[in-house]
Amino acid sequence: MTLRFLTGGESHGRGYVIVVEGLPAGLRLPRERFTSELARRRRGYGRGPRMALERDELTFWGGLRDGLTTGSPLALSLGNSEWEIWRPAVDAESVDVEAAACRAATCPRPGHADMAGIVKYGHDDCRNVLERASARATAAWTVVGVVAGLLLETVGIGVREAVDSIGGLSCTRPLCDEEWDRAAASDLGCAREEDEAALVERIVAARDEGDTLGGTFVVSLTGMPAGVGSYAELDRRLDGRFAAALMSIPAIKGVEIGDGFRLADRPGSGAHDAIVRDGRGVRRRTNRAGGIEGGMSNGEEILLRAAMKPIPTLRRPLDSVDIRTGLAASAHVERGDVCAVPAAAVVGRALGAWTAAVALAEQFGGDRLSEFVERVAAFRRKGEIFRE
Ligand SMILES: Cc1cc2nc3c(=O)[nH]c(=O)nc-3n(C[C@H](O)[C@H](O)[C@H](O)COP(=O)(O)O)c2cc1C
Ligand SMILES: C=C(O[C@@H]1CC(C(=O)O)=C[C@@H](OP(=O)(O)O)[C@H]1O)C(=O)O
Repeated sequence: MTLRFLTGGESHGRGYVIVVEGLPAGLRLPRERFTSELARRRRGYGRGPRMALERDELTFWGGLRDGLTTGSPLALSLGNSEWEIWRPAVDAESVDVEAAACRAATCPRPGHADMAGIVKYGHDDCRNVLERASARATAAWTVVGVVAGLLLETVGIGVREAVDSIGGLSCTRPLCDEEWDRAAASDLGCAREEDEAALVERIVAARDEGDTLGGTFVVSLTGMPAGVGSYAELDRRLDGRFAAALMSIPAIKGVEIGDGFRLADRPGSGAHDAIVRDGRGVRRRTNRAGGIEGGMSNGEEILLRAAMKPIPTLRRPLDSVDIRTGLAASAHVERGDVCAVPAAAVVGRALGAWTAAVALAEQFGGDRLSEFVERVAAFRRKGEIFRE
């Protein structure tokens, strides 16, 4: 079966529509799992005023009956609670040119999609670009990630995330189970209280200077059976799929798997994971590969790390050019986040779950959840070589 999704909508429009297709019938989708994950994505120290106002109004339109998927496309919408405020400026059917013009953005922000977008589509108002380029889309992706996470849970796969650093200050390494839990519960996604104070200070200082910050986060997947993905073709490689998914989150500029970039500096003896045998079967002494070898899961924890650049919209703006006059000007300024690394980490978790679910669905299929679960269990048993 092929699992896929599409979204439509804009940041300040009526909301997002989401269609997820290819889900097996019989998967339970409790509403509270969506609301709690959407709330986690809105959270995080350094986010702008919108996140306190936004309610992420989730409506199920089809594909679900008595809380269970039916096998039909799952159709949802995610309403923007601020829609009425923005309506005069962005309503698709609006003829209120005055209102739209007064909100025009004509000085592209370095680092955002504005400049390339107006050149590409021939617009003279960056708003036509930023509405769809906005990371508002990541709320819809979070919804899709919850669906994927619930599918993964049925076969014993867990996905979690933690912030790793903000503005160059690191927070959570190494992660033990307790620290992951704390990271998920914290507004900064970091493990130690002393880290949090320094991070808050760093974010406040950036905000006071009209500046912004980036950082890094980690996503972990546990319980993935060995042999998901393939080396056989470029687009079937699991590492490539995870990297593409995480890299597609707005503002993500680097992704590594396992020890990633650090592996480049080590000799082979210090870079690979020795294979050992114990009573539970064959496993690895270390996990520098981050659970993926040859484009396939190898049975160890999958560890992904992503680097987020600082938010492009600066209250103290960089130089730009007014595209209507051609004159030098300061870049467009509008309300926004100072730091969104904790939110991006939640999105990373969602897309990590989605990518794993797509690969599993492709490999094992199943129109009913029970078929999918049985096939994954059978595959897992076959892979347990030398188990005593
Ligand atoms: C959760 C999240 C929130 C973001 N918030 C903002 C924001 O408030 N202002 C802004 O200019 N960019 C924000 N961004 C980043 C931009 O959306 C992103 O830099 C832009 O779309 C250009 O894409 P690129 O950075 O991938 O090239 C955010 C990104 C994420 C993931
Ligand atoms: C709306 C979200 O993030 C937005 C992403 C974003 C951008 O340019 O990417 C700019 C800001 O939009 P606004 O100016 O309306 O506050 C963020 O709030 C969200 O995460 O739900």
